[in-house]
Amino acid sequence: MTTIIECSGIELRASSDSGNPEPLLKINTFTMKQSEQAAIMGPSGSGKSTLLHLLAGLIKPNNGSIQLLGQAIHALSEKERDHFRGANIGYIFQQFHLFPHLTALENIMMQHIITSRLSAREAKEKAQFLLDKVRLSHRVHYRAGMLSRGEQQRVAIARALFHEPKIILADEPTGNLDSKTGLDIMTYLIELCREAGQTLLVVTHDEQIGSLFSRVEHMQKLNEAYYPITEIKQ
Ligand SMILES: Nc1ncnc2c1ncn2[C@@H]1O[C@H](COP(=O)(O)OP(=O)(O)OP(=O)(O)O)[C@@H](O)[C@H]1O
Repeated sequence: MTTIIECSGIELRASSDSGNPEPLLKINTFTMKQSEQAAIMGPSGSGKSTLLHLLAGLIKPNNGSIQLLGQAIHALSEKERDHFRGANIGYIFQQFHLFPHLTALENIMMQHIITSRLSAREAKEKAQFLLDKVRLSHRVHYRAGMLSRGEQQRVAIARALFHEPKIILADEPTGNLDSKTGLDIMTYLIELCREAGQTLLVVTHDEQIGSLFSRVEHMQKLNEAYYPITEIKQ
């Protein structure tokens, strides 16, 4: 199976006025194969979101290599990383980040305006197809702000899948939802990614969500720079 994510010797330091920047993240190796699905769990502040930001190319490591789909993204400029992300990564946030005054359909079509590879008609058909996939065909023309939080997250998932990215990164996608809705949403996401052969990496605090994944990485083990506050106090 093709390797999709390959990180080695990653180091990220906080910028500091003291001239002695503290290490935030030190990850020896982290890899994921095509179609693989994994959850990242760990205490608050252990670097889970920071790892996703590195993988999405939102920030660059101080040292180390991040290869996504065979491309060394740590060596790209910010503009090149933006382009790479737009073409290959779907990012799902805890806070959904939808436009509340636009309909579910329009929120997904916004992706079309950014990538503009399809005609408006094709984009509309695809957005409708995706809303059907996340079982929201009855809410296509509802404004996002009028939808329940679970429905809003399903729109956000459909939006993230629109450009058929090879990699889906999700940062606490169920963190704003009650546990039943959260489990339902994660089950959709897992199924959709499996069908499409996408690599899925999900940050979660929730043990039940974690139990849906056969691979669970614990940030305390992954991140050598992380020292639990309790140990420091002792
Ligand atoms: N640019 C930055 N400069 C300095 N410190 C940072 C920066 N980005 C993140 N941090 C720090 O790195 C640590 C890890 O943050 P991160 O948000 O990745 O943790 P997390 O595991 O996702 O936590 P949570 O579960 O609470 O969201 C935190 O202590 C945070 O304050």
